[in-house]
Amino acid sequence: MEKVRATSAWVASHSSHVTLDSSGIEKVAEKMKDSIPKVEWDFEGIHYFDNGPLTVQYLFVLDALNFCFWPDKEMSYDHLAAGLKEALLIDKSAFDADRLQKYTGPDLRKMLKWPRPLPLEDERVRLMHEVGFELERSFEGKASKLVESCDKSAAKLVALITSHFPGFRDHTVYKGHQVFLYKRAQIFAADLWGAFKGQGYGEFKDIDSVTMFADYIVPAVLQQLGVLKYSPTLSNIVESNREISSGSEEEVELRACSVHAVEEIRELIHKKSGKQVLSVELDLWLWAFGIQCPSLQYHRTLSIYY
Ligand SMILES: Nc1nc2c(c(CN[C@H]3C=C[C@H](O)[C@@H]3O)cn2[C@@H]2O[C@H](COP(=O)(O)O)[C@@H](O)[C@H]2O)c(=O)[nH]1
Repeated sequence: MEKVRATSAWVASHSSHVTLDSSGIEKVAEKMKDSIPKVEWDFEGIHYFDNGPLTVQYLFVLDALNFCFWPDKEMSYDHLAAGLKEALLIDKSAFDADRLQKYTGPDLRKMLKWPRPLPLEDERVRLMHEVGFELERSFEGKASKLVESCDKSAAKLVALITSHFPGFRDHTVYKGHQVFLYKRAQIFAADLWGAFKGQGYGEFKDIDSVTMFADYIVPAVLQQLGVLKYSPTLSNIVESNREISSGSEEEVELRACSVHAVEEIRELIHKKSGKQVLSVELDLWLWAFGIQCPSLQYHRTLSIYY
């Protein structure tokens, strides 16, 4: 995760379309320095949880598919989380490694009770197959084995996931430099930590190394809070819902500057109050705030990474 932090900082210091506003950062840090409003991990009550390895399998499948809901106006993350939960409640073997490799688009649609093709449906199916195949090949078919082999280190978990599962390799090249964001790999570690309340499969001695998860909601929240400023051209593109291509300068800056901004907020809170807050906690608060704000205008990129 050091690579995520360092390369995001590099983007922020070379960016052309997005800038960090120190007065916005100051305002947010000041507001949060005494206490960050606590957001319960499953505040919406939509996730599967049985305190055991099946929950780990569920979360891994969930985070393999946790991207790009916006092309369908009615679809959201909640449909995915709740739909996969429902599938497991009906059939505990629904996410066995061999089954994962056989799902088709219509199967997935049926599972999520979705009446039309899902956004990026072919990619979602391909990634389910990839997860099933590699879990079977290297981890006895079980995401819990993958987690157990990481010695309670979130950094090791992210490294292991990204080395085994190409679909989680959320990195790109920006102005000639490789930039790492690893949104879905990191959110899997955070979901384990949140679901298992830092115990058992959710115990990570280095949870403080996880950064925020660079999606399309949090950058928009940071902009609304005055932490991020967009160039007039970028503002115009976002406001008019025009698509931004994956890997473009604008897109990388939106994501990387968000990671860096959350790190700056966290450092400033520490300076002001001596408190060590986690980027994961800041992220969850910002994200929960964002999804409750229907007028939020976010950037539109077709991506399998977030
Ligand atoms: N930064 C950040 N991004 C997050 C999440 C989550 C869900 N985490 C939940 C898990 C347990 C807790 O209850 C968490 O709240 C989803 N996303 C991203 O949002 C976007 C979906 O938005 P919409 O189209 O409105 O549903 C999409 O890019 C998705 O990948 C998060 O926590 N942080």
